[in-house]
Amino acid sequence: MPTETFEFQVEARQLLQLMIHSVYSNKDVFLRELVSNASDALDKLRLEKLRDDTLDAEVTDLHIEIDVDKEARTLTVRDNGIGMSYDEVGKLIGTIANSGTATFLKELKEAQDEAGAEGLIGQFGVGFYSGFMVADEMTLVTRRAGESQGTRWTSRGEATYTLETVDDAPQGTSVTLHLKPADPENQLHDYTSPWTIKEIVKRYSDFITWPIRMAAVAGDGDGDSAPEPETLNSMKALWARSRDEVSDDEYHELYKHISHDWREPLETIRLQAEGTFEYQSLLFIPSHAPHDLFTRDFKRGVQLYVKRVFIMDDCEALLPPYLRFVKGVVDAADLSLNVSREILQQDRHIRMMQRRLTKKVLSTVKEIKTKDADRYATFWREFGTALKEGLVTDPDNSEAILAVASFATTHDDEPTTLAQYVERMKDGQDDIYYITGESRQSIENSPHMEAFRDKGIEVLLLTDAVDEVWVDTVGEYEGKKLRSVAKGEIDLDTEGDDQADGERAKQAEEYAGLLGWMGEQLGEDIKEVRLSTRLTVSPACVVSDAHDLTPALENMYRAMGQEVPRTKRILELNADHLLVKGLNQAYKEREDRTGLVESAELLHTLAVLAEGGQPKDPARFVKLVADRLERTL
Ligand SMILES: Nc1ncnc2c1ncn2[C@@H]1O[C@H](COP(=O)(O)OP(=O)(O)OP(=O)(O)O)[C@@H](O)[C@H]1O
Repeated sequence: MPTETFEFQVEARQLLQLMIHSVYSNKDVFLRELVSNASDALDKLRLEKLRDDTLDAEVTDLHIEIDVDKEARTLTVRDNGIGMSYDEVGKLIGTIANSGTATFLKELKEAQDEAGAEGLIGQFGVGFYSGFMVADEMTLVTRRAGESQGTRWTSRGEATYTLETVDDAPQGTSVTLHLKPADPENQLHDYTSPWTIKEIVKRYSDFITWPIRMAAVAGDGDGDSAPEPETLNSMKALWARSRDEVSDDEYHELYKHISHDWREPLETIRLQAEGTFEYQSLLFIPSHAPHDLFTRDFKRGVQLYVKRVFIMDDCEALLPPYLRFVKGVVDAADLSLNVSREILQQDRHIRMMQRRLTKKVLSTVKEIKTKDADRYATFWREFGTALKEGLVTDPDNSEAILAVASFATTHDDEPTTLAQYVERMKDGQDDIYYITGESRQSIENSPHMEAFRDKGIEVLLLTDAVDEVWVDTVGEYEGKKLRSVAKGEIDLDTEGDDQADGERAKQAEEYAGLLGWMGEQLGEDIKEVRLSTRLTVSPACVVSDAHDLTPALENMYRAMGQEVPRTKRILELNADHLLVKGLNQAYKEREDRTGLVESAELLHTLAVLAEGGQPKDPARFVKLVADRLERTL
């Protein structure tokens, strides 16, 4: 087959440009990326051979090899792993599969400074392409295990790459970088120096469980000694070593290898379970939420090994969905190497492991919370929303989740835990109050909050979609009911306050006619009109019945495609407001109530608008308001 030239996919081209005009100052990491790919390729081959004995592949000496050639200024990373077919090379190397890349590139363009850009690029391991930070040309020769023909891919990192078939390629993949001239000022080191390579491998890839070998090169300052290839890494599985043998840096490099995140993790969690079902695990809490954490195709789960043999990436069965941000490795002693995802989902031991790992993650978060307020704040900012899903889906752990959860509050600008809220509760206050909505600003100014603000009663400000749901599922905390300020009847007056009771009875009598009449007029939209005990400033507000769905929840169910009947709400009027007083008077005095019908309708729409809702018929609303304004001119 002749050499064919192809164009890179648009996103791939943009990413390459970024690599070439590197936004990432630490260029050494290109080697980590190539070694990481090589190691994955060896894992995949070992597994494929285990599952299919007939596969025509050589697996007796799986390893990674690094060669440098000072004269030609090339560096080659070679593995005898799974390799790629001709089609796979085009698909995997010519395009970027990650759906978030377009978003990433946009954000990167908008990032004002280098530090911002570096932080962003760290979110998206760019793997293979990082070679172009140090090379002006890359060649990849590969042969898929079991196939006879190989493929050569070359590119200068510009718009195109070429593909051709080759007859004599060895099994696996070799990537050759034609190095740019060294430029130490810009952290572009001399990557033809074996010393530099050794140092980089030791720093970033020591834990790789396959040997990484390098032939000694004459003239590298090492004299003629060591003609044998040297293994550069210790190959020890970090999760099997004791804590005091491993440095934090080593753990962090493992994290980067498995997560494709270039930043340090927030926390490393070790768990070694002995007994009938033995396993070792190293879990990591990242320091930043990935951009696609809330998308449907987010790949969750940790890596599963069985007795040091890599079995699968993204093993979902080991952690619940709400801990999908946790990365890591679980190495189980007593599972079959042929275990499938389906079997894992049903396995009793796996369920026990999931429970144990979940508890361990939650107790670690609790520890962070106790010991380090800043790190806890980062954790909660990045992953709090995901964790709260557990309050709905994992009742067994909801107490543990609530213990580490914090919420915005009217008390001050610092988030509060429920325990702190309860401690501050006023004498005679029995319930924990909250309000839900889209943003802190919109709910803080909601009419539902007026009486609470007046009486200095703290209200939790809940602005995540999941908040609408968990408050109902959880229901109460330490015997205190969780109550929405926008639901049901609210009575903030101290019990047995005779004066208040008497006044209310009087008002009820005075307004009975208006309330009944308005109820009839607005009957299509609301189920009741009543006097409010929660308003002090606004004339009216709409509230839901204690057990009704809130409008936000209704919308959420509809967005998920479920049919939900429209719930009628309750209109509350502020009997102390001049507008309401005037309306009552007009109701009592006028025989002809045509104009009053419009006023009632306007009052209802104002209440809907005040809580951030939409008028049912915006054009009609505008017309009614304009008519009234005209009359006041
Ligand atoms: N040495 C290799 N052997 C076999 N396949 C490889 C090798 N290097 C890369 N690939 C294939 O090319 C794909 C793309 O590699 P690339 O390094 O760009 O991204 P990645 O490793 O999937 O993820 P990341 O971009 O986060 O590093 C890999 O997923 C793998 O399928």
